[in-house]
Amino acid sequence: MRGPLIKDIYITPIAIVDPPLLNAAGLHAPYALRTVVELVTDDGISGISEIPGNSSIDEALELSRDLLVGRDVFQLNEIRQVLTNHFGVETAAQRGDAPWDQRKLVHIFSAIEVACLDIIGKVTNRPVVDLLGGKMRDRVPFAAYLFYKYEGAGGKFEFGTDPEATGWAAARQAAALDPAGIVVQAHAMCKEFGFQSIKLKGGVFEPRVEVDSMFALYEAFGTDVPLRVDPNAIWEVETAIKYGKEMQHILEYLEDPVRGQENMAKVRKELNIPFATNMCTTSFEDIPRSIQLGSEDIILSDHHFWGGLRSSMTLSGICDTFGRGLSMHSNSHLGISLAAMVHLGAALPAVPYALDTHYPWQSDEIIVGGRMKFEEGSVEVPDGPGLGVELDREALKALHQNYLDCGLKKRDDEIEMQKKVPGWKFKAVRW
Ligand SMILES: O=C([O-])[C@@H](O)[C@@H](O)[C@H](O)[C@@H](O)C(=O)[O-]
Ligand SMILES: [Mg+2]
Repeated sequence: MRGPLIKDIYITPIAIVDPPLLNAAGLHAPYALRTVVELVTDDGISGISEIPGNSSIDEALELSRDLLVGRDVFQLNEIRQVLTNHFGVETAAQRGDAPWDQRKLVHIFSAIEVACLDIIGKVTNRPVVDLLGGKMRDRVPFAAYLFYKYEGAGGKFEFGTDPEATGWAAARQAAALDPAGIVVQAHAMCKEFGFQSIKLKGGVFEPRVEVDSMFALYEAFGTDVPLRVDPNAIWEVETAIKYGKEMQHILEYLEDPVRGQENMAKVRKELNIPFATNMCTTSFEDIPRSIQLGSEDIILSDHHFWGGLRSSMTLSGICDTFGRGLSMHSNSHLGISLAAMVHLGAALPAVPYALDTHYPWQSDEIIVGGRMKFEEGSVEVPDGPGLGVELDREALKALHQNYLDCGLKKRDDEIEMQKKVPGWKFKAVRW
């Protein structure tokens, strides 16, 4: 007995409009890169996925084409084995120092697995969530993800704004460089999407400013809206203890205040608040040490970085065994990734924390029917077979043209920041 065989693989890099958002690594470029992967089977079924864009990952994906064509889409274990044999095992250290993951293989696994699951869902007439063990909830909650930012909406609005914009579209292009600006952004985003939790991307300004922003949010939203801040591991241990103590009564959790599992464990012992990470425990190899040290309470998984949806379910089981919570990390993304996140979020045994998403910051889309909808901060699990979303080929063509025109090949927030602040340098630990 055999399933459909992979006949073709289409790898399409795209560039999507992205506003000038600030973070510990620098500044977002006017376009964020994504890669759309489409597998087509011998009987003409198509499966899609989306991963962060990077030309060297795209090249590696191209190299995996010969290994994958002719394979049965159901044989995901074999596919993983073949890719590992070819590319070699990646170490946790290859992730790098940036807030996002630099490894290739995890992205390739994720791209191929999600597209295969999309096909398997179509063949069996089941949504992906059912392939992950079934739906535990109909709607998956997300958090408002706030950023300090320069004025501008990204893309062609790099150097100016759209004077016609109102509501969230206006807030999305406004500067937010202080606590008051962050509160305005939070109100606009929560009003538009109905989010009921708030995360601030920190690590941009000296800690005092960011802590003041958290207190300004607390004053504006009160105790009903859980708050989180993520300095992306840029604080010293002493800084994190000092400001962590000051903020702990207003935070739902503190995300990656310091760099490395040892430092996270040190700070965590001093505070009375859950710690979350997408920077210190970032792969299965890191788990034993995380448990020994007690470096965090919540792992922010990301199916693009943990090797796919089924690996993320494995991670969920490990977290459960060792008393860790699991939630989700994100980067600038479109609806194929969002759909995959929602299927995974719906399959997790519990979702105690609203998931991260950058989706409100994006205005482009590559799925038929346009942008996905949030209701009261949640996204309904698509109920069609597979991922339940279809590729809009016209949009794909246009966004690929953006990629060719913009000249970017990988994310480099340091270079973007240097265009605004000459000589600016990324520092793994700054304050
Ligand atoms: O988009 C950003 O600038 C974020 O800083 C992102 O790259 C991080 O990976 C992420 O969202 C995080 O939680 O660390
Ligand atoms: Mg983070």
